[in-house]
Amino acid sequence: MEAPLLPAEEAPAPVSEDFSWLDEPAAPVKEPEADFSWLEEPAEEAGPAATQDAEDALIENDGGALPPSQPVVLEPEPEPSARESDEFAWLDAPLEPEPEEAGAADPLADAPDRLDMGQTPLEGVPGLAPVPAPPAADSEGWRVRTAPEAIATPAAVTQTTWFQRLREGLSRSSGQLSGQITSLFTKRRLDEDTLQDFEDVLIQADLGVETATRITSRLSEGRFGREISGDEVRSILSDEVEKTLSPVAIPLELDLSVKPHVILVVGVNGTGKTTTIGKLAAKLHRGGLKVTLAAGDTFRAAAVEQLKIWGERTNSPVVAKAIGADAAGLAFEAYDEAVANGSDVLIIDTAGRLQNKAELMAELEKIVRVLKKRVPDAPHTVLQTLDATTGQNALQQVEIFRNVAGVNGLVMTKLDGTARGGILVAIAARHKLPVFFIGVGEGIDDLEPFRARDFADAIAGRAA
Ligand SMILES: Nc1nc2c(ncn2[C@@H]2O[C@H](COP(=O)(O)OP(=O)(O)OP(=O)(O)O)[C@@H](O)[C@H]2O)c(=O)[nH]1
Repeated sequence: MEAPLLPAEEAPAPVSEDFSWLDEPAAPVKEPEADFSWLEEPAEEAGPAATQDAEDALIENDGGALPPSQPVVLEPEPEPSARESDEFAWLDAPLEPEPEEAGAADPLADAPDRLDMGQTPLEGVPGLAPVPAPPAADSEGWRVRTAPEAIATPAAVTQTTWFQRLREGLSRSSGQLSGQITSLFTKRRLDEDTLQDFEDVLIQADLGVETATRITSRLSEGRFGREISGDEVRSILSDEVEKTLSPVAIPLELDLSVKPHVILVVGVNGTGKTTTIGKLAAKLHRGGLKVTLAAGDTFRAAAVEQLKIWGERTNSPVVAKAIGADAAGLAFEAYDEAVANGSDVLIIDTAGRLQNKAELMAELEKIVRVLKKRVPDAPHTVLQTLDATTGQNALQQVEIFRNVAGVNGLVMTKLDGTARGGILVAIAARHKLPVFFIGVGEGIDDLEPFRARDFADAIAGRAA
């Protein structure tokens, strides 16, 4: 049952020195009904001011969970005094230097070298062999960073199946756009009005002003006053979209010279972090890698439970603690656990609540700081999930999280069944961050590598 609560600052904050309750199983938390309707409102193209407005709106609305006009109903939060008392404050102290015992073993030395490319277990898995750099994404969307001499021939790609799946997923985006192209260009000579209408259609399709302008000026080149077919328009649209997307269609690269490769997954809640982690763990597990998962969204019991289920499904150990536990402390312990169990990859889930941006920033920063105590360049990958159905708001979400958490790769989820897939083009044009994967469904196999050509064709409604 949803219980209206006082805003956090008005809630009584019992002072207690006994933190043993942290180890008690928490009462299940009921989430408020998500209402994303406010996200459908068109956002302005972001300049710094627009970004600030959007940021404020996102913070106010917890990234979309609550519409602004409704009374605030917050889920029960851990006692502020307990969270702030910070069982893991000791993590901020400089680490004691490790005693250098004669012959002391490097904890990483015992980790199985699963990526000896001479006899790699990846070899038997279709599409998982590494490809020369800088390549298009592997068929699975990730690869091991490796020396050029170890490069093997990429396995055959199941192009048709993949393209059909993408086309299906993006059919609402492309169907709308394609229909508008047909009605705009049928039996009509290309003139200023048509070009303007076409530019509006592209902007409405979330492609972004920059890309829309480029496409219309390319279309007008040498075609003014002529009749132009819908197919010709779709072909130009696809080519221009591909030009924008190609530089960001990069596979996730795992440098396993130091194991585990640490992937921190961030993003507004509901954007698909936990589901993407599960799908990614399945992908890596299929490729012969050992993965450990860390349930760093310590706000929500449901998120922890969800991750545990993904852990079972993908044979990945899950490091979890009681609700309200310190997320950075959990990440620290998960890292040690991943080293101890010989994992190749550690994937850390995080909370995505923007209601209290300062707290979220502090939490993410602390996770990063704590991981660096173990390995200076960890987290090696900071992956942000974006929900395609949020349209223009996704642009501002990237702005926020790349500043807070140093995002260096994106996954766009829920591209199945949205008419707003074009937002990925605007994000690529603006942020130029690698897009490793796209989510095209809730199933374990619904995480696809991002391929610029296929995506561009699918968006433009062009035949393969
Ligand atoms: N259709 C579709 N649904 C998805 C996709 N990815 C995730 N979802 C669904 O989106 C919902 C939210 O996903 P989560 O993985 O819980 O999102 P989260 O970011 O971890 O959310 P919190 O745990 O609240 O922080 C779930 O119902 C998922 O099944 C996708 O690619 N397509």
